[in-house]
Parts: sequence; structure tokens; C-alpha cells
Amino acid sequence: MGSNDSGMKIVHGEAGFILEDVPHFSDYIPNLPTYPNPLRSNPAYSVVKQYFVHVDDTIPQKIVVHKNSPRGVHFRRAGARQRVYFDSDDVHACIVTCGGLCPGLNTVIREIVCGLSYMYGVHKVIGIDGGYKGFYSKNTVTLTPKVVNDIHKRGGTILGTSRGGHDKTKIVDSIKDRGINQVYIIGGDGTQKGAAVIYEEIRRRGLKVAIAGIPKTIDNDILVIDKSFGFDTAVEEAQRAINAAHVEATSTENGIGVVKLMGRYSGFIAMHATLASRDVDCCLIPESPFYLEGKGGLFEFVEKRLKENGHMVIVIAEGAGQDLLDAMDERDASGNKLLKDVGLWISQKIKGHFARQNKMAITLKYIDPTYMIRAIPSNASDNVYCTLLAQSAVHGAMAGYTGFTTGLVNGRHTYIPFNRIIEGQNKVVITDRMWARLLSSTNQPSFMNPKDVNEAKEQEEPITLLDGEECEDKQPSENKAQNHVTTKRTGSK
Ligand SMILES: Nc1ncnc2c1ncn2[C@@H]1O[C@H](COP(=O)(O)OP(=O)(O)O)[C@@H](O)[C@H]1O
Ligand SMILES: O=P(O)(O)OC[C@H]1O[C@](O)(COP(=O)(O)O)[C@@H](O)[C@@H]1O
Ligand SMILES: [Mg+2]
Repeated sequence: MGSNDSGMKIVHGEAGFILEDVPHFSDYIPNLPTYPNPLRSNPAYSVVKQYFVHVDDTIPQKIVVHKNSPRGVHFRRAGARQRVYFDSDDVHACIVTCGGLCPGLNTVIREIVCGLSYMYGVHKVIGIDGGYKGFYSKNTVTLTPKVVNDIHKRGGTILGTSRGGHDKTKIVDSIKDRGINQVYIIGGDGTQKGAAVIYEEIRRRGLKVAIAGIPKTIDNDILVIDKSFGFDTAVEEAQRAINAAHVEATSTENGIGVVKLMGRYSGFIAMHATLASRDVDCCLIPESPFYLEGKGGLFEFVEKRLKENGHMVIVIAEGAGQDLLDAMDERDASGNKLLKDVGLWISQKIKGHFARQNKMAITLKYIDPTYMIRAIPSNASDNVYCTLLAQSAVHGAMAGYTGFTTGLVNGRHTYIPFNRIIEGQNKVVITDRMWARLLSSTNQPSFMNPKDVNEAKEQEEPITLLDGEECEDKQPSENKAQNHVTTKRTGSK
């Protein structure tokens, strides 16, 4: 076993096998006592054949391989272990939610509390009020299965959330002073960065405190994982806005419906909502630059579509086209760049264009459902997903793992080291099949010239085979997460 530059635990095996492992208490605290897992005598679980995860089980990050491909990067499989590193009576857990809202937050809170209680007999669980700053500036909330029983039916988070306020020293002091030894942190890329910092400080102080992250992002912009909870719910709810835009557009002559959806840096909601709806004529996302005027521009396409169909629907992600708007140099308390309302901007531009041209009268309706979508409870399938994520986090912390985010990788639940999650952002790959499907379903212009396409393709890395040869096919690089072309391919498998 070794560690790389970023201090990650890396295990190398045969045929190019790599395990990007997560930290464990035993890495920095010697001779800790262990206990048999209480699930052994749990009537529901004890009948399951092989309920406990084998200590060597790992999940591959890439499942499409060639016969000579190296086995590649793997993550530790999530789930209950034979032995645990906590006596249930000694556990004092806390839960915190940070960043923007997302459908499913309450379900995750519920299932952490119920998982700890029903599976492990843990009864001391508290909620941190209002995000990271709540650790040192607010009172805590007692969480029991009774308190959380119905919360999954509500949107938002019963604990409240916030941006900014991440003070490492004050947070870790508060964890220590309160005697907390398991910390469940639910939040997006910013939150997971904050969790990594807390984990490092806990380890530096030699504390037996498990730090477990549960990835939350309505934008689906977290690396490595298949998709984030609440994303499906958001795509489903977006259909209502798109339907309304379509009804408005088809009810007048030359009607245009514009719908803005969330997606600060990643256009997954817009892309999936468009593909699901089939009523959308044009989908604009941050990853795919566009322009308005001239040949191949948006105005030309709008005119064409109106002439052909008499109406059109445009879906635009909030982070799309920001380079065309006058830059706003403000940031939120977490340091995220504040965005201008691109939906309003594009609506005014289209109206202005047709007013100037004076050749076609249009009626444009702009719908911004973003916060309505974010505030709803999660749907049934997200509820199940949230349950499994929460239970994985609980199993991991009880088993002594720490410094991990729990996530679905190729349909299996895993523990992923923080460093892997926070090294970039998941983005739509515009040279990938899914975006091509979208372009073909809307028949919109790609707004790309051949030079852009070639540049995007050049950023892709070749697949290296075991003998060091390069395969003809290419795939997006793991390390180009900040570029337009990045590693993750939601839905394009
Ligand atoms: N690089 C960082 N280091 C430490 N804390 C961070 C970092 N980035 C964000 N945070 C903290 O994480 C929390 C949530 O971050 P934010 O970006 O608002 O939302 P999200 O986690 O959904 O991306 C905030 O309290 C913020 O201060
Ligand atoms: O108004 P707020 O709360 O700052 O939230 C706006 C942002 O939050 C999001 O919904 C989610 O962002 P995070 O997951 O990073 O919090 C973005 O889509 C959006 O830009
Ligand atoms: Mg974020």
C-alpha cells in the first residue's frame, strides 16, 4: 500500500488493479477495540445470505474494458462489516446539511437517524442547526426516529442550511467539546471540501471521530458518482414547467416559451429534462457555448423553427451563456460566483431581435421554476436512493472508516476518498453520446465550429492497454475535470 501526492491511500494489485482507498481509524490510532456487528442478531438482517461485505470487495470505476485493459481504479465497496469500531452506547453522532437545497435532504437525515437507531442501537444523534456555522454559533437539535418519522415528505432540510461560515478550528473544537464521534455531512462540492478540511484536522489531533460525507447536488455536478440524489426528482418536476411553456407557446401565433433550470456549471438537469420532454426545441447549457447573431446563431434558428412550427420552447440552464452577459463580480458567502438571470436576458434579447426585425410578431413567456423545483420533496426512487446512501454512510462510520464520501459507482454503493470527489466538477461532455442524442432530438445547431470540436476531442486521453500500447478509442481524461471535456458521463453508458 502507498499514498500519492495528495496523501491518498493507494493499493496496487495485479493487472493494473488500483484501489483508491479511504482512511480508517487504524491508520492513525493503534490498538482500538472492535466489537461484533449488532446486525448479526438483527432479525431482519441475520437471514440475509452474506449480509456483511467482504473486506476485499471493491468496485471498478470503469466497467467498459478491453481484453488487455488494465483493471484500473477501484473504490471500496460500501456496506456493513463483520466488526465495528464503536460500542453502540458510546456513539454520539451529529448530522449537518450545507449549501443549496435539494430534494431528498430530509430523507437522508431520516435514514441516518433510523439506520443508527434500528441497525446499530445508537440513540445519541443530534442535528447541527444551519450548516457549518451552526457547529459554533447555534444550539443543536435532538434527533430520534420519532422526531424524523415524517420528514421525508417535506422539502428542504429540517436542520436548515447555509453558505460560508466554515471555520475549521471552531468546528473541530465544537465536535471535541460536545463529545461527538461520528459526523455526517450532507452537501455539495463546497461542503465536501469543507468536510475534507475537518477530517484532516481531526486526524492531526488524533481524535477518534468518523467524518462521513453524503454528496448532495441538484446540479449533479459531483465527480465520480453515477448521479446525485434529488436529480431525478428535479428532472421530473422540470417537466411541469416545460409543459406549461409548451402550452403557452402553442396557444399563440409565433409563441416562444423560455424555461430556466438550475445548473450553475453543469447542464445535466437541462439536458435530461429536454430529452425526457421532447417538446423542447433548443437546450442551452454552460458546457456548450452559443451565440445569438449571424449564420448558425440562435436568432437564425428561432426564426427557422417559428416558420416551420409556429412555436418553440427553449430550455436554458442558469449557468449557460454567462460569457455573453456583462460579468457580475460578486460571490456568495461560500465563494461561488453569483450569476445573472440568463433566462430573463435571453428573453429580452429574443424580443428585441424580433421587434427590430419587424417582420414577425412573437409572444414570449418566460418561466423560472428553479426554486420551486429545488424545494419539493424527493420522489419515490430518490427516497430509496437516499435511504441506501444514508445506510452506507452509517455502516462506513461504524466500521471505522473516515474521510470518505459515500456514492453510487456503476450501480454499486462505495466509499470514495474526499480528494477524489473534490478535485473538480462533473460536467456534461459535449463530445459524448448523450449530448449528441440531445442535439439529434431537438435538431438544434451545435453552435460549434469544426475547430472547437477538434479541440474538445484533443483533450480526451487515449485508453492505455496493459502492454503500454494505446487503444484507438479515446475517452475523456480523469484529470480534466475543470475543462469543458471532463470525466463523468451520466446516462451515456
Ligand atoms: N474550499 C472550501 N473549504 C472549506 N469549506 C468550504 C470550501 N468551499 C465551500 N465550503 C463550505 O461548504 C459549505 C457549502 O458550500 P457551498 O459551495 O455553498 O455549497 P455546496 O456544498 O452545495 O457546493 C459552506 O459552508 C462553505 O463555507
Ligand atoms: O440562491 P442560492 O441558494 O445561492 O442557490 C443557487 C444555486 O444553488 C444550486 O441550486 C445548487 O448549488 P450547490 O449545490 O452548489 O449549493 C445551483 O444550481 C444554484 O446556482
Ligand atoms: Mg456547489
